[in-house]
Amino acid sequence: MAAINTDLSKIGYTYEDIQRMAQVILSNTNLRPSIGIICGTGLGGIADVVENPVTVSYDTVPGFPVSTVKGHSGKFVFGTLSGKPVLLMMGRFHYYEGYPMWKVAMPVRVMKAMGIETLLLTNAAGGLNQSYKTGDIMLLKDHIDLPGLTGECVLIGKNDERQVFGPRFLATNGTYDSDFRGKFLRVATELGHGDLMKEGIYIMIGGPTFSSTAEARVLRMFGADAVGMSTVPESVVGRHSGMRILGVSLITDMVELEDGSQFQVTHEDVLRTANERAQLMQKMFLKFVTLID
Ligand SMILES: O=P(O)(O)O[C@H]1O[C@H](CO)[C@@H](O)[C@H]1O
Ligand SMILES: Nc1nc2[nH]cnc2c(=O)[nH]1
Repeated sequence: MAAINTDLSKIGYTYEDIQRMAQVILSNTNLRPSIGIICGTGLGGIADVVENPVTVSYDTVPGFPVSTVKGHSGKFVFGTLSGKPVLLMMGRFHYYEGYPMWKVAMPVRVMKAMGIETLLLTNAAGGLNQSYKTGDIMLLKDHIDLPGLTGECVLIGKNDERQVFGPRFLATNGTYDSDFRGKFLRVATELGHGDLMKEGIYIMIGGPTFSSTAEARVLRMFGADAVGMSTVPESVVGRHSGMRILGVSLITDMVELEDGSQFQVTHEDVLRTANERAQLMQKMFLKFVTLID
């Protein structure tokens, strides 16, 4: 019988693992983007407007996890958006898929090793703030790392202070770049959709259960405006490695805070709203990337 590894400090990808995966991925293209975009559930439509795309399937990268969630296709796309080199991750990893937290956001370190300095994170989220509507777009001004607060922080494990990692103890206030938020709001207004835009706090739950009504009320009492099952580990790892970060939540459904509602959200509802907003998200990102220095 194989020995069980009980030494948590040794679990995780090493600096060398990260560099090796980055080299394998980069060997498919000469493009060296500094902008990385992680596409949330159903939000991969941005890839349809990438010029001269080169795709690299995750399963061609030894050691890379596989995507298991509908709406996450499991590949990198290199190309240009409005002439700017970008790298898209079409498919992220979620804790509820059974991946340990340190694996969930490992791709962000691989992105850093590939030269990514600006990380644009998108997600599908449920609206907790009752002034929001389905289809609104919330820019993250902060987050609540519920798994992190309860002992499942993405940075737990052996730390390596070399470039793709960062300091053992990390300040996470100010993770989301206020200049980026201002620019994104300007883009939305110029496109005539300023009315959809919100700035708020995203709370990560572990999932895969959507929150119960009583849990949703707690999340709202904590001060969260939207809830989802991703993004925070990626933001924390991105911050750890010194990236500039924008977080964008598409409000795919409104979360019930009152007892007795018959509405029960499904993943199909999430995918439907994401699909309805696909073209607008494309337009917003095409314009926004032109404003990144
Ligand atoms: O956060 P993303 O990956 O956009 O996906 C969101 O949508 C799924 C639920 O429908 C969950 O995975 C939730 O986190
Ligand atoms: N209600 C709800 N909707 C979502 N849409 C995407 N993620 C979530 C979530 O965690 N809860």
